[in-house]
Amino acid sequence: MTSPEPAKKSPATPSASSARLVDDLGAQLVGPLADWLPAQRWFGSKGQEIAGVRPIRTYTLQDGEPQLEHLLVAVDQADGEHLYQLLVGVRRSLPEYLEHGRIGTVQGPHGKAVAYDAVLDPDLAGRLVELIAAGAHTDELTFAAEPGVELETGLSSRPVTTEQSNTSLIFGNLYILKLFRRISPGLSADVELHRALRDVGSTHIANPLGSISGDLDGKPVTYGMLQDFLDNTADGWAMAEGSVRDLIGEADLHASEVGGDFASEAYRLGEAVANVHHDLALSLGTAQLDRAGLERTVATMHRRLDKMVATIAELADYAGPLHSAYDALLTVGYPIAVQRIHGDLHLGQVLRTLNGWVLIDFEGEPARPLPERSAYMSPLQDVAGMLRSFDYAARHLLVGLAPDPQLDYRANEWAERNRGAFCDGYASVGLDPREQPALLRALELDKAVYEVAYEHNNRPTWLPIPLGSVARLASDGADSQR
Ligand SMILES: Nc1ncnc2c1ncn2[C@@H]1O[C@H](COP(=O)(O)OP(=O)(O)O)[C@@H](O)[C@H]1O
Ligand SMILES: O=P(O)(O)O[C@H]1O[C@H](CO)[C@@H](O[C@H]2O[C@H](CO)[C@@H](O)[C@H](O)[C@H]2O)[C@H](O)[C@H]1O
Repeated sequence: MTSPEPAKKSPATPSASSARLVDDLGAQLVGPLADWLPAQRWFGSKGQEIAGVRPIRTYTLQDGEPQLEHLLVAVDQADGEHLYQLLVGVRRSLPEYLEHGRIGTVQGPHGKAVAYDAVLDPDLAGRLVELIAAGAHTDELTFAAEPGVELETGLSSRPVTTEQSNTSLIFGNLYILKLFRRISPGLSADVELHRALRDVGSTHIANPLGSISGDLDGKPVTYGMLQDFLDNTADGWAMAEGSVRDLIGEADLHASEVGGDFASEAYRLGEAVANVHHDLALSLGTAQLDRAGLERTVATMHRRLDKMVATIAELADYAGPLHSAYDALLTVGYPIAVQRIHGDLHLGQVLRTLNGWVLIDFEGEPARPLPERSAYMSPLQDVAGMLRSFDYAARHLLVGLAPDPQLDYRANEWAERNRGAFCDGYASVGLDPREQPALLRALELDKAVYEVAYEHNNRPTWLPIPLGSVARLASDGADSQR
């Protein structure tokens, strides 16, 4: 799939005439990257040792000091070889404010230099918007604005500081550029679905403004997406967390009585998600899951569970009820509609603007292979993701506290109230998700199993949240298997 030697290409757009600090950056960083990569929040497969790092391609995006390099590296791990995109800056010495991005020391023709994470360097990040605005193009890298978009350049940049699977940079509060980290061949679903929703005039997205794409062994790949930055927003997770905090602070009040009640927002969010599903169906079509498709879906759920049970011992106790909940799908009496969906919907993926809710990050679950993420799926998968998220929001403030039945009761009440309001809002536009209980339950369980693995690898102290949900969902619900 890839060439063994790092290949050096000329700059996408020549810049300052000053000499290049380092020539064979990819090869020199093989050792340092093996230590640096696993420490990055966006690095996938954290649970597994790195057997080797192999530079695939290195492009100089800016010569001189600081130097900017676009690197593609293959990381060899037990579950296979994964490609990662890196933007690496090089300076003769690193200023204090970039020290936390240090990758390692490299040797150039004129002496030693330091390689570091270039996304942290405002002097380099702006170069990416310049290249998009200019429509820069080489054989394998294409920077392009969306049709009709004129971009402002010279804006100051800062990285997004929230937890991310990728890396996003904000430019002057006008644009946000997402740099995809783990690279799979194929057009990113994020770019594809944003374009599709824009084309039908959806009001629930941030408009796409440009992209960085390329070609890898004859297949298209997406490296970045530039969008409108939505200023003055709050994400759904922060809003829900505020509401739950209010509730916990008022031990005597019900979820409906506290100042920060979230139910009306949950209802609006349900409406927004149903509208997005409607627009995705309009733009990219729908189908009905046939018997073979249903069997494949159920088999995928079983496989995913078996894989998780093999590595996460805590799941083993629930494997039986989980497999039964998946099998229950094979006997449902209703047709299952499928279409393109968001694929990883949760409260952190929705922004409340002054005008309503906007959905972001249409990439699907980062751990799934791209073809699986781009397949038609039941829109109830997104509903299940959001219902899981209400459960998370209700319970995460209790993690680490001494067990307290009163707080558990309140958390449960908050989750049920907001899950109900979300479904009511969704049903006011589309199908009521509660009319397909076996499907919804199986999808919620499948999501909770994914979350168990996600927390196991990324935030072990949060593992009790999805594990507790698996236990609850597995023990109730025998009556919803229809
Ligand atoms: N269009 C936007 N306007 C404002 N903030 C945004 C926008 N898109 C994303 N963000 C912020 O950036 C964060 C990361 O974006 P996201 O697309 O979820 O990245 P990832 O795929 O890495 O998880 C979000 O949680 C949100 O806070
Ligand atoms: O990075 P992404 O936003 O694409 O998604 C991954 O990370 C999410 C956490 O940031 C994770 O979501 C889980 O935790 C959320 C709270 O932080 C919660 O609202 C979600 O319901 C829960 O799934 C997501 O699963 C993962 O793919």
